[in-house]
Amino acid sequence: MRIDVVTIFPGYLAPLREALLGRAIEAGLVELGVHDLRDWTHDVHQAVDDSPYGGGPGMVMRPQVWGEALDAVLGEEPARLVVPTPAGRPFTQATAQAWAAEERLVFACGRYEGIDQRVVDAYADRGPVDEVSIGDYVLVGGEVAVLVMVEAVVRLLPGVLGNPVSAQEDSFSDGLLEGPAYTRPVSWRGLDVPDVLRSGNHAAIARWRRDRALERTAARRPDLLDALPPDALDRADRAF
Ligand SMILES: Nc1nc2cc(Br)ccc2s1
Repeated sequence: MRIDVVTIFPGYLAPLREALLGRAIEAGLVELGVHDLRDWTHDVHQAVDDSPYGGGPGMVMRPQVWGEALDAVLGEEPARLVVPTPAGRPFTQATAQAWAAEERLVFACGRYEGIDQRVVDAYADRGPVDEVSIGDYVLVGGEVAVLVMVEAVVRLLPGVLGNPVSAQEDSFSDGLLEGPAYTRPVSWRGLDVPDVLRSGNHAAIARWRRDRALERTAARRPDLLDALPPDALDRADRAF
C-alpha cells in the first residue's frame, strides 16, 4: 500500500515514521509520502486560504492550490482520496478494514474552516472520495485525524502486527468491545486475576471473555449491540 498525505504542517506526520508504523515502512509493507501544500503556491506569501464567500468567521482553503497539489500527488494511479472533516461520515473499524485492501490512499489535511467544497466535487469524478470524521469533536486540522486513521489501517496490513490473530480479535472485529485483560502478577495491590483465566479450561475462559465483552458493550456502547446482525448472538450470549 502507498499512502500520501498533503498538509501545511508536514512535521505533524512525523510520528508515522516511529515504532510499529516506522518499521512497516522500513520493511516495505507500506510506502509513505508527506507533501507540503505550500509547494504548490506561487505567491510570495504562499497563501493557501482566503475569506469565505457569504461571509462568516475564519478562512477557507483555496481550491487552486489544492487542485495543483492533488493533481501532482495523485498522478494517473488510482487512489482513494480521503478528506478528514468534522462533517464527514464516521471512520470505524469497518472503514479501516475496507481501506486496508486499497492499493493507494491519499489524505488531504484541511485547516481553518476547511477546504473549498469544489475540491471534493472535482475529484469525485476521478475516483472514490471519502469525507470522514474520527469523532464528534472539532480539531484544529485534519493531521491528527490522519495519524489515527493511518495507524488503524496500517496495523491491519499483513506482516505489520507480530501476531495476526491480534487484529482478528480487535475490539469491534466481532461487533463488541474487548473485555478486560490481565497479566502477572496474579495479585496486585490486593486485586487478583479472575480464577477462570488461570484454570486452563479454554471453553470456560472463552465463555468468560465473551460475557465480559457483552457486559462492557452493553454498559458502554449499547448502540453496538443494537447494530449486531440477528445471528451474531448465540443462545449462551442471550442467556448472559
Ligand atoms: N474531527 C475533525 N475535526 C477537524 C477539523 C479540521 Br480544520 C479538519 C479536519 C477535522 S476532522
